[in-house]
Amino acid sequence: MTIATTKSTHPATQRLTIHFRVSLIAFALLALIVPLISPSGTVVMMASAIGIASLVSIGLVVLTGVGGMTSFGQAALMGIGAYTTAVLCLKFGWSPWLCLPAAILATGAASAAIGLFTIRLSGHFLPLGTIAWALSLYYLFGASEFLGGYGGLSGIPAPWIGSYSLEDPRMFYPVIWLIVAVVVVLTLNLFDSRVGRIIRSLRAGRTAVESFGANTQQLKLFVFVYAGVLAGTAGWLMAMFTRSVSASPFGLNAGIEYLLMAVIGGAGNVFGAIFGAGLVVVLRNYLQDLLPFLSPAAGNATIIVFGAILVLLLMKMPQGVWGAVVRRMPFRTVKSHPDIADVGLERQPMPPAGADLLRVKGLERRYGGLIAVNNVDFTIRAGAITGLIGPNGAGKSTTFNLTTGHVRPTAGKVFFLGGDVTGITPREVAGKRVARSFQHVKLVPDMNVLDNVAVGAHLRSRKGVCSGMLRLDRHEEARIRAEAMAALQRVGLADKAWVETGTLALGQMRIVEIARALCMDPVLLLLDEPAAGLRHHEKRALLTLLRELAAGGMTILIVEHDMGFVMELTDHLVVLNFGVRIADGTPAEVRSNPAVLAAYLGGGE
Ligand SMILES: Nc1ncnc2c1ncn2[C@@H]1O[C@H](COP(=O)(O)OP(=O)(O)OP(=O)(O)O)[C@@H](O)[C@H]1O
Repeated sequence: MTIATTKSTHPATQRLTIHFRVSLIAFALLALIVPLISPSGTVVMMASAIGIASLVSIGLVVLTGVGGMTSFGQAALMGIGAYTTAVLCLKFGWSPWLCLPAAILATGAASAAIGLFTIRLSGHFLPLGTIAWALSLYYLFGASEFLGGYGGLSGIPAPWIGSYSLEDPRMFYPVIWLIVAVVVVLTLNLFDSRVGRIIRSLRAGRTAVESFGANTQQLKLFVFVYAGVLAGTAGWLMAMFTRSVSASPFGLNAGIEYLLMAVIGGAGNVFGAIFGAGLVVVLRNYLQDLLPFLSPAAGNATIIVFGAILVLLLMKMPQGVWGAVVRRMPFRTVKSHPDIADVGLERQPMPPAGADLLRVKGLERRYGGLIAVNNVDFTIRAGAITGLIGPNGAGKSTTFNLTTGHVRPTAGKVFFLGGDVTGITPREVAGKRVARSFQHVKLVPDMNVLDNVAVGAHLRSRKGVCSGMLRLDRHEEARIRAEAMAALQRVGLADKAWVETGTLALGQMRIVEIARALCMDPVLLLLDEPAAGLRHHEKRALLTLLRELAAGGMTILIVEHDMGFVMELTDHLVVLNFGVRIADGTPAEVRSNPAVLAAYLGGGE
């Protein structure tokens, strides 16, 4: 298939030019050194506050910008890290350094416990849920005698290295930014890994992610705990830096401010999170100093001016300030692509041609009084191309969803290679090498095409979070990319591999979904209206591709409204009308079936 080219850039596939890298490192070093040599203590205090806030903000990039879960409660989780540190140091005499893993563990455990119920919420209930527990934690911190009430706990000892105490903020400042640097590297590595890719795919929706064998609840919980642990680490840093802890920095206001930092910086970008943190901290501090200086009355309006500037920034740069700043820099980022191996992933054998692959018996799905699928029987043989056709509302998509585990039948059985698979989950179905495309495309628009396709190989690869973060997954990643590239070559979209998926035409996106399904090395490929939106020559190319796949042993079940396409492509047709199977046979038999002519083809054939 040949489809016209479109613009070809995406941040995930971009690598910084040497020029840009050197400039960035020089700028970072300058930013790090200036506060250390500045005669004013304010600069180092502010730069430290930015570093601490950056950690919370990076967590929010992962949680909200990438994972799609909005949280107003990260300041409260930061409070757990800070209070754990204060209590262990002051009441149990722990070393400040030992308090760091303790703060991480405590925040990780608290995030897991809170996350278990929070991630089940959807829509506006999710942010509302985070507000609820953020307020509860804030009042708990303030009301607890053990935690020093609203006055908090003070006198936390400073950490030390050998005989050097890090009591002076200038001494502790590098520790803050060293931790930020480590977190930036680990988070960028995570995004560029197998698990990171599937986390980035969460925005394609649960249905899509589970269809490729990933556990969305587990992924969301991981993301929630990751963001919580970063907030907890920031809490430790804050306790060490200010050497006292009280409830006020962990209230809802602070939670909103951290979310603003992430969004203003650019909610999906790690550097944007740091930039946003810097912007908000600096703006707040300078307004606090500047406005009362201009007029005592203006001092009262600080918070209003602060809010107005942030709203303006959000209006002018909805994608975040970082992206807008980088675009205006004199040096440009250029695209260089990650490694692609010479060979893809291992392939499994196909079942023998003609074997009973999928058998549906008495399948039924009721929605209240409506019977969407009514006592339907059919069998699909290995290596055949079967069409499921019928007028709008006939029950085709429901039948599809019943066989892929997305909808549970109210009666009847589904057998796959002789085994009863009735009611199994989409993830279990994916484990049986059943891949699908969707009637309403489910891709991540701001991820490049290759990454979207590589999601299909999730179950064929193994590397986990730690391997990804530590870059021990490069060999497997290169093979996954080779597999995704081969699938794209197969469907004729290899030239779009690095293109942002959202820039493709709808018909091309449907083809990308087929490539993603092929990446799963499927035994059975289910396609829901794959030809919709394709031009004539693209349909011809799709027809050739599907025939080739079937010739290679793949079994295909297709729902399609284009009758010419279906009649030419399929070996076998099942016709539904009002949820009932009205015909089952070869295209020639179906074409002359009176019930079909009456119900679907309108007698015109
Ligand atoms: N979740 C649901 N709740 C209630 N009714 C549903 C649900 N899903 C499907 N239906 C109904 O079941 C019937 C069959 O729908 P289905 O989407 O399976 O038909 P279809 O043949 O795929 O139609 P189309 O070609 O328009 O996509 C329709 O009447 C539809 O309104």
